Amino acid sequence: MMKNAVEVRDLVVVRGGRTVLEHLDLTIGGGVTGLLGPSGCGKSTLLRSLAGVQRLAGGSVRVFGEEAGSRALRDRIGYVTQAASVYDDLTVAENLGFFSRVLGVGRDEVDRAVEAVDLARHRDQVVGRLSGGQLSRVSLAVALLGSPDLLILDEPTVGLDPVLRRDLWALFHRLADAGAAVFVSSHVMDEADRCDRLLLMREGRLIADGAPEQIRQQTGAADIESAFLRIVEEDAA
Ligand SMILES: Nc1ncnc2c1ncn2[C@@H]1O[C@H](COP(=O)(O)OP(=O)(O)OP(=O)(O)O)[C@@H](O)[C@H]1O
Repeated sequence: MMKNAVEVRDLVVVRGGRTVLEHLDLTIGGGVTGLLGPSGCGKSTLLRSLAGVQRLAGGSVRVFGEEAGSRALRDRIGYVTQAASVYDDLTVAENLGFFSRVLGVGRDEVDRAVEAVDLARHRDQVVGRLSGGQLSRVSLAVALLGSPDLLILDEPTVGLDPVLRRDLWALFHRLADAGAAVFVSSHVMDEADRCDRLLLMREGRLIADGAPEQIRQQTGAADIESAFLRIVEEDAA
């Protein structure tokens, strides 16, 4: 059983003069952990903090015992942002070849990553001519190079068709079964049931934390969307 991959203590983040994350405490272990909440609630900001690319106004974020962003974590974390981070004028294979050299991982990792995101048929296609869903899978493939111990994925299933979404969630679980901690954000509540553990976020605070089934039972709601609304109502009362 994995010890905590991530430990967040009293995290405060201010962006554009506004407090976006308010005294957040959180630990993340193995399995697939989902971070769900409405647009603008602070999901990307929390993920950025874990990846070590966000300035903190207070508190601490440690990943595998090291301060987030430290060099020692570089090849242990795969981070995929919402913006594509690959080169438009290179093919899928060329992009992965480039990043594999940057990371110092073998060519076999490229083939494995391409297969994992189901892009083998497109490996020689220039990335600039791929569809949005294919493009986001190239970024995911880059993050998989070197088999990171923690994957931080910011809304990886946005714009994907239901079959691909299902396949990607199956991939996240395979990665988790192989020992990685997988942290995935989404604002689509119907993805909640695909997570082992669910964190519900609203306005910079975590309002629920547990297995999807547990959260439904606690609130007496039939689905996570209703559970979320009940928690928000109770919070306001
Ligand atoms: N570069 C920035 N400068 C100032 N404020 C920002 C910046 N980026 C985001 N914010 C603000 O921080 C808050 C949280 O944004 P964040 O991107 O973390 O939310 P989110 O839950 O990931 O939203 P979404 O689901 O739409 O991606 C929002 O109020 C947003 O306006």
